[in-house]
Amino acid sequence: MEKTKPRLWPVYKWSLSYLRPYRRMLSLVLLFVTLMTIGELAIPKFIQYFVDTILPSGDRMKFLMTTGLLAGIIVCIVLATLAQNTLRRQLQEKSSRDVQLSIFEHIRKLGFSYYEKTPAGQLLSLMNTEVAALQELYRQSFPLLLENLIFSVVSLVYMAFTNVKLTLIVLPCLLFYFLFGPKLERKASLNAKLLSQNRIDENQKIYESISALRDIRASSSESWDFERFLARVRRFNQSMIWTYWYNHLRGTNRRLIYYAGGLFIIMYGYSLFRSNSLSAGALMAFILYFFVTMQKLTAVITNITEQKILIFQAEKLYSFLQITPAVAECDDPVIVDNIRGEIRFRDVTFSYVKGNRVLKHINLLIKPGEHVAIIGASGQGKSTILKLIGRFYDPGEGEILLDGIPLKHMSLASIRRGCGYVFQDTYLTGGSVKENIRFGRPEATDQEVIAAAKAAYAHDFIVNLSDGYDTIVGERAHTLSGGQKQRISIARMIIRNPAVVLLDEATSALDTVSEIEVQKALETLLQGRTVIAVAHRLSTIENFDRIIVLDQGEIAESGNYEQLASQRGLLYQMAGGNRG
Ligand SMILES: Nc1ncnc2c1ncn2[C@@H]1O[C@H](COP(=O)(O)OP(=O)(O)OP(=O)(O)O)[C@@H](O)[C@H]1O
Repeated sequence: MEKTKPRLWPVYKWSLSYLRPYRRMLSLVLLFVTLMTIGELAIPKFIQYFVDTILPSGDRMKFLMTTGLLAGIIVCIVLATLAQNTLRRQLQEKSSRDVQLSIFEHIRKLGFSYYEKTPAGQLLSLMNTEVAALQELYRQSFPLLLENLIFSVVSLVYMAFTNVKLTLIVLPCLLFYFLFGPKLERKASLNAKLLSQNRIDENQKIYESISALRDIRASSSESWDFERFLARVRRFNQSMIWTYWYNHLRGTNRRLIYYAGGLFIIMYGYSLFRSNSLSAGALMAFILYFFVTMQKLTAVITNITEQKILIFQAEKLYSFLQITPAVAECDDPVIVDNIRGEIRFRDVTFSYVKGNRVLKHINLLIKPGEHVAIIGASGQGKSTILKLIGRFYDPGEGEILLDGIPLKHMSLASIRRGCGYVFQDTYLTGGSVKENIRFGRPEATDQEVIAAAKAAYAHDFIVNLSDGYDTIVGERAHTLSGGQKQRISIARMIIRNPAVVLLDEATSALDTVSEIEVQKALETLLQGRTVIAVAHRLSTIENFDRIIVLDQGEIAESGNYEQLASQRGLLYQMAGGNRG
């Protein structure tokens, strides 16, 4: 595979674009950082004045005035620090929040087709790792870079004001640092990343070995498993050693520059002092400036390297945001408040993968209130028909109309309002039973929730739960049976009141008792609505107005149960040839 060069600059520009809404706040932060830096760096100047003027003269008045001024500056530093810290925190947290929200929003926009192809773990990792990397940019790296840059510039100005010739010594030191510094910084940071990855791998292996303990023992694979574990431990150890080594080299390089530069400054400063070109106080102030400036300037290089690595990680997010949703709303979508529920497939052909047609030339008219069941062997495209009605995908050829309006021209909100799904697997959120029912229409009152639960035959079991409607069902709803969860989802649908109900094998995973209960709940839900149900158990659809048998992506049979059974075709075979 061709390796593409990371697009650092566009990604960096995009990353910083999250700060744009907070430009004013950012300007204020910069202003306060500058004030704070000017104040902090004025202190060596006071020392210079103290050594050169106050100490030799012993002037008490000057001493008091200078210490008074110094105290005033310290108060300003404290206030500026407080202001910049408060604003900076807000800026960091707001931009971090915006990143998280925009990625989350994009995940939602990408819709169903994307989730079907992308494992949830991959999206979670995007939120946990890449979003976290970008957040670190706002929380740590970028503010520190600005702070260090401002500090370096201001201190260079102070140094130049103190002595230009001595300031020029800083330049070769910096050049020397630039020669090796960035390389070592990069190596150290990359190794730190590798180290954390290797630590994750090692932990994963430990987890895997513990989870599979029984199977490993049973198959006498202990030594094989131990070898795999050992390989990871070795990798982790090796990266630890390299990380220490590069950190050490990085530190040594820095110290070398500090001390060599400091030595030159003392030597050259001393000769300037001897020739009366520099006072003792100025030399002291300069040495102080030199050390802090070098520390900040080298930190700038560390910041830039760290940022490059963060941006490198954030590139995945940038690419993710470039993915366009498979299904998008047209520019001026038609908003329909009251869908009647007429569905028409006009010569619809659809493929998930190019060249592999799942549905072929489907023509179908479903009248409002009609109950239609779709049956057929596995993989014939039954669920795909439901997905197309909800516009989770667009057909490759032909069109689908809801109440005479092509789905492509209708607003997605209208479609979602008009069509409700009941799936085989119901996902209940981590909240209470009440919240899970209200999920269908957030503004519903408690009375409406209870009425819906009664209609879905769920009220009786709900009131027997520990906290009734306020029982927290837990993310995976272990405490509820499949049939109970299904009835909650039906209550949710009743409260939503869609004109079209799409059932995807809603009862096929239930035992007979639960199925009977859910079936009763479904009868209430389905009354007066257009229903398209994918079904495996023929017993559940005998009373449907029409049954469509799909075969190889085409409508092979269509009619009511009696008609199809008497045809002795596919339905007859599916029924075991013994019914009708
Ligand atoms: N997201 C997808 N990407 C690629 N192919 C898919 C996708 N979803 C379904 N398919 C394929 O499309 C075909 C029709 O799938 P569909 O789920 O509509 O069939 P079905 O009749 O509902 O099957 P079953 O009764 O097993 O649920 C199958 O071959 C399936 O593998």
